[in-house]
Amino acid sequence: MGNGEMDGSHLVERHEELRSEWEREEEQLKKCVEIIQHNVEAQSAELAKVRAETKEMYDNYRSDNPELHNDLVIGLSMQTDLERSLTKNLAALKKPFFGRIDYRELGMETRDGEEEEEKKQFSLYVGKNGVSKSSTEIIIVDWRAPVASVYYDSDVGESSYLSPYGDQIHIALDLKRTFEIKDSSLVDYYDTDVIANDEFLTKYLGKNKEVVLGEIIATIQKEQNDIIRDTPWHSVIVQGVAGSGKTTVAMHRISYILYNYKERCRSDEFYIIGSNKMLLNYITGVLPNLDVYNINQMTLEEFLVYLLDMDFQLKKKKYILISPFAKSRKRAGENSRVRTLLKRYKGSLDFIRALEYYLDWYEMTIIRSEDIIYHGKNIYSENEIREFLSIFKEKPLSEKQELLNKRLLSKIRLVNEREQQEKEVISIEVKKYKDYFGKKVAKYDLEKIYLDFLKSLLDTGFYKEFSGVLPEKEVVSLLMEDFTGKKIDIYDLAMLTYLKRRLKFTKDFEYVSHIIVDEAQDFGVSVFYCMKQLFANCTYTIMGDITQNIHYDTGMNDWEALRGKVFSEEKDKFYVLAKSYRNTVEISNYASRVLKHCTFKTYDIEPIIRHGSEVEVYEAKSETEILHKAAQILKCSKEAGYTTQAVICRTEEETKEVYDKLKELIELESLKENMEEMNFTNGIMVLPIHMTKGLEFDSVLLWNPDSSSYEKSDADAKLLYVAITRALHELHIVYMGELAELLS
Ligand SMILES: Nc1ncnc2c1ncn2[C@@H]1O[C@H](COP(=O)(O)OP(=O)(O)OP(=O)(O)O)[C@@H](O)[C@H]1O
Repeated sequence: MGNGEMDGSHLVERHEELRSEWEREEEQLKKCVEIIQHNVEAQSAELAKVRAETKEMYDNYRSDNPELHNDLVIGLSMQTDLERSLTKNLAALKKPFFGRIDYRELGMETRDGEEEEEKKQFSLYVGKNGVSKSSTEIIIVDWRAPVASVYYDSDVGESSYLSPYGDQIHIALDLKRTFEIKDSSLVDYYDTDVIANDEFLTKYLGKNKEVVLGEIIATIQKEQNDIIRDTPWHSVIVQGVAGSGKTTVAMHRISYILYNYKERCRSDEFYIIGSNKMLLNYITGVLPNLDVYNINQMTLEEFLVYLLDMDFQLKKKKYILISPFAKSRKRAGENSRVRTLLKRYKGSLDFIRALEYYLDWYEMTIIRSEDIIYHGKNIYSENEIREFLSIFKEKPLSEKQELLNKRLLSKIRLVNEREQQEKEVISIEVKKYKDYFGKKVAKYDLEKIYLDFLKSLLDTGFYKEFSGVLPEKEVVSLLMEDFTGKKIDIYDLAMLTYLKRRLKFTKDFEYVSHIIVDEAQDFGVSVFYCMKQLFANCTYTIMGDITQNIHYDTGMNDWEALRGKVFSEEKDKFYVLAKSYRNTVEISNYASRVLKHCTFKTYDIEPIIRHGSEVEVYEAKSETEILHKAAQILKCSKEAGYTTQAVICRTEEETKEVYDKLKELIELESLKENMEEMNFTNGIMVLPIHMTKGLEFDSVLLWNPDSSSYEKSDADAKLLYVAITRALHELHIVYMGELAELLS
């Protein structure tokens, strides 16, 4: 027999093998579909029954019947649960699973390296939702289940996973397979040892994107999985380059935590904080798809106003909220030196620490801490009072006062009882000292105390024991001028919230257990310090990229202070994501070139190898030409099938101008007067850079980045980096005059 014949028979054998493997997978898929179909039918019947019952209760509802009211509430909640479960099952019907892992459990590893005892063999299918045939027979494992981490973490070979009971289970992974399933039919499957990860990923990444963040459960990468599955008992800080999946990972992490820590974590105690409404709507759009409901989502400003429980009449314009981008200026660098120093001060830890120092003093002016001599005896010594205050340091002033008053009264009662005084006498004595440490104040004048604090910053003598740095006089004057002129920003709001927390007990602060901050680098470290003081038992998932800090003076340009001074380097975790999934290699390289001009530390970008067209830079000679060229580019991109397109401008003012002119030439999505109220939609959107943060578009046209709009500074490099990295497939640049040096 010649070699050729041998190869031929092997090929036939291999082909047969593949065919029967394919048939086995089709069989498995069919079986799963049948079970899900059965579950769907059972749930539909149950839902119809519950709906009928709640309807009947609703029809007979009478407000004076509390029992009926309770039943109705329970019925409605059951109905919602069933509806959600049915929706999940209907989706699972079309695509029951995406992965399969075959593994053998190995015995416990002995310390002296004795041989491992082989255990059972498993073949598990992993899906977006778990599917069971009965209460004991699981057909598809939920992607969030502990064992499913093997699918994300390991390649074929030995590995392990953490059981729900905290044991490390050692396994030998024999097969890791990913499926493509469409409308309940098997389209294809790939085994990890056959197809390279990047090659597989590019199949997903080449597609056009929706106007809601997508779920990535079939392609979560190992380094992302580590973050998603980290425990909620400590905080997690993630530095990730643009497009590395920070936001996506954060949303999947919420889903993972709520699924695995049901008993301890409630979705309504989770808060997602983002920089604007459009971003929040975009990122949280994925949550129902990830089986997450009832999460709070707010901008930082909204969150603080909610905690303050007073709106400073922002709507009535009693106070004006200063937004760094609302002004109609072209360049960030036009601010005066003092204004820049003020911004830096507000974002720094020195600011909030000075307030902390001031409030420690303020507290002592209210709480009398001197020996209390009663009937000739020192019944409450200064030392005792001070010790008490240091033990209950975290408690608000009003609570400290209450506790001290109570303690003093019991001492007075005791002295009188020992002296065998009449009841009436005791009661008179107790009344005399009732408010010795101060009366319970229902409402504090936060604005006045804050202003007094601002004034105090001029008094260097007062701060002689303060370990931080005080601002220059001019900076303090500007700070006070803004506040008395009723101009406030998120930093004032944060300080006022902290002030409120120090003075008064409030329930709102109790019900915050996990905070997820996206685009965290845009907020100064003082805000995080403040939040840490506000919520005693809260942990955080903080996602950001210092290279994308668009509030250069207030935001964070490194992670040092946050990691070392606000969070604990030992207890909390810091991760770095370096791979970029969003941009083509050409766009990523272009973005990296901008960063080469910078003096700040940058994190290297590793693009997933996906090629596209070169970045097009077009110089126009006149305004008419630039507008016509832009319209032509946008038209071509649309014809190429790109559904989301953005024209990115420098400022809000420029955005309005460009929008007005361009709309005469091509159909645009309408621009609202208040850009914060806009929604991310398909079509062509004209937006200022800061409003595109966190978003992504199939095609981006960067509007006129000339040398007068962007100077060669770190701040402007960050802005351009953000704009460039919004593009998934195509980036075009049109300009007039001299191109910004950062791009040349
Ligand atoms: N593992 C993955 N598989 C497939 N796609 C992924 C993966 N991780 C991220 N992506 C995709 O990459 C894109 C960028 O993700 P995302 O917006 O979460 O990144 P980001 O780090 O928050 O970006 P930015 O800092 O620019 O806001 C999204 O389209 C997301 O679906």
